[in-house]
Amino acid sequence: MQRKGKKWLAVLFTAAVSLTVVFLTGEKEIKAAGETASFGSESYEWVQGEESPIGVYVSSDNPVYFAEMTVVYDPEMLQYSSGAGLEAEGRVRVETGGGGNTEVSQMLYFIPLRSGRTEITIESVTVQYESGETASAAAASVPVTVALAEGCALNALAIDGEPLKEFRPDTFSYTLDVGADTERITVTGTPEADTTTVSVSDTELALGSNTIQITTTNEEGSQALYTLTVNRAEPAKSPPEQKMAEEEKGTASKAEVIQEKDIESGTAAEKMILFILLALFFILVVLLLILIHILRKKRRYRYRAVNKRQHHKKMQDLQQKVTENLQEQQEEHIEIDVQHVTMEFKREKDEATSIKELLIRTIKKQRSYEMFKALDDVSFTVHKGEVVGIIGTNGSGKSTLLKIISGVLAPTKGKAVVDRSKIQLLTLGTGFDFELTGRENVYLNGAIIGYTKEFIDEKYEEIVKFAELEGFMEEKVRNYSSGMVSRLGFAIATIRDTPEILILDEVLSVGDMFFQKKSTARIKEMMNGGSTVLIVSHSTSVIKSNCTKAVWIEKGKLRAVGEPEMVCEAYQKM
Ligand SMILES: Nc1ncnc2c1ncn2[C@@H]1O[C@H](COP(=O)(O)OP(=O)(O)OP(=O)(O)O)[C@@H](O)[C@H]1O
Repeated sequence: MQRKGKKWLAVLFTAAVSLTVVFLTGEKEIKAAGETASFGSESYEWVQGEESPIGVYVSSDNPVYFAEMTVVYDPEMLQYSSGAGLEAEGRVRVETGGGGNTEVSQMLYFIPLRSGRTEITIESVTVQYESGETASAAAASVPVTVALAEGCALNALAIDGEPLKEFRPDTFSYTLDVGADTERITVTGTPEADTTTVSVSDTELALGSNTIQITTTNEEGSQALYTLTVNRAEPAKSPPEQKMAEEEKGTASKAEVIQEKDIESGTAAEKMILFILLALFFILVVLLLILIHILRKKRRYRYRAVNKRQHHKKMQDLQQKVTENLQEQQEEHIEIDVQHVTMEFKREKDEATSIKELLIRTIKKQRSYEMFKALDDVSFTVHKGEVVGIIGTNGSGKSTLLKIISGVLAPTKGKAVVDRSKIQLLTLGTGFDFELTGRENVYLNGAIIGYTKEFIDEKYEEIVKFAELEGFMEEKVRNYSSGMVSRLGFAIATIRDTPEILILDEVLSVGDMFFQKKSTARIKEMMNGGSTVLIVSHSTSVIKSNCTKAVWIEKGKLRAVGEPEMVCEAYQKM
């Protein structure tokens, strides 16, 4: 007994020590004193089928460097549309840079599937400060009311022909109490429009609570669900009834006694006949009860099977409509369409090894050329909002492809269909004059990208701060390190508001580790703003962690298009 007590003490002591160690060595987290998760409004009123926005916010007491949120919703009620990454059905993952602000926000879009009430919850929030410390905020929820789509409402609901008085078209659940002897009820609904179909799922009542669902479907396939709960009372015997039953029982036993006496006085044959008759009667009653039970069960099964078939067909139709809609939307939202693009360059056959040899060949007219295909019949499409990574070995044609998409080069064959006014191309290391100062290069490089002088004046301090070049702007760029030039180039190129199409040629590996984190966060911010993004990178980890699709080009030919993990694995195997 004493030994057992000691064992328990040892277990408790070990647990306390482990907890203390975990507490002391665990990740340093600031308590959520000043962090608050919230929404743009205290409640939302949406209409079924209409894409609707909702703003999620995190406020902090400290400047935020990066924020992550998990937003949870009911997929039966809402369909997630866009704004951030879908982690799983019903869960959206928001990852956004804070840019040193104390408030971080993100717009999300949903399509309400059916009318009624639901709620959207910010389940978890993690905020990272510039110092690397993290903090979290408490969960927050907001109520969302979805109004009926046009043509889905019921004007009236009647039970056994009697209109339900308190019925309102925009209230979706009712409760009705009926007596124990009400075995069936007939529910009828009057739809808003002639084209609306109304289905009543069940009318046979069991004792206790029964749920009857009435579904309305408009011409477009939008649905509203009205739920009727019918409470059928349990049969209860009143005291006088019970007395009567007891009296009846008493009379019956008396009769039995008399009958017994009669039977005793009768002959053995009579006794036997009476016994057989009673047994037959008993068997007949049992058989009758079994038959009634089987018939009722069969009818119930048939009824359920019909209902199930109807429901299944409706769901199939709905699914087909959703798939068709999705296909239509995808076709509509093609942002970049690369169609059979071929790019040929003229190249010298045998390159001269010295200037002297080149001169002699030129004079003797011995220089000969051949045509070389940098891109050979490349086709793929990019949809609005996709983040597409382009990989391939050196000289495979990636930069040539970007130049054709952004309009810098015209292809020899085929075409790239895209609205070029939407494109922002970020290529580092171009557009700098190394004999000019940092300040002069901000204006020169900005002008090449297409910024006005007023815009650069307004953003100048922000560019210098982001590039971390305070105190170096009056120096000539000749004296800058390559990291300083790259930081300045990145800061100039990304200071503009998020463009609709963003093309990044090897810009995600600029500067030191800290600056790389900062620049990746800024690019993610631009991606989350809904831009369509093309990234050229030699790093498969950059492609895998940032892209929704990957395109692999090798020696000018398209080798694979698809899911980044799969395409990068094939590329790495090669
Ligand atoms: N203007 C040009 N004239 C002749 N050949 C060219 C020209 N531009 C590109 N090339 C050639 O086309 C091929 C593809 O070049 P490109 O720069 O598109 O490849 P890349 O995949 O971007 O390479 P890297 O990863 O090294 O940047 C290369 O062999 C290159 O030498």
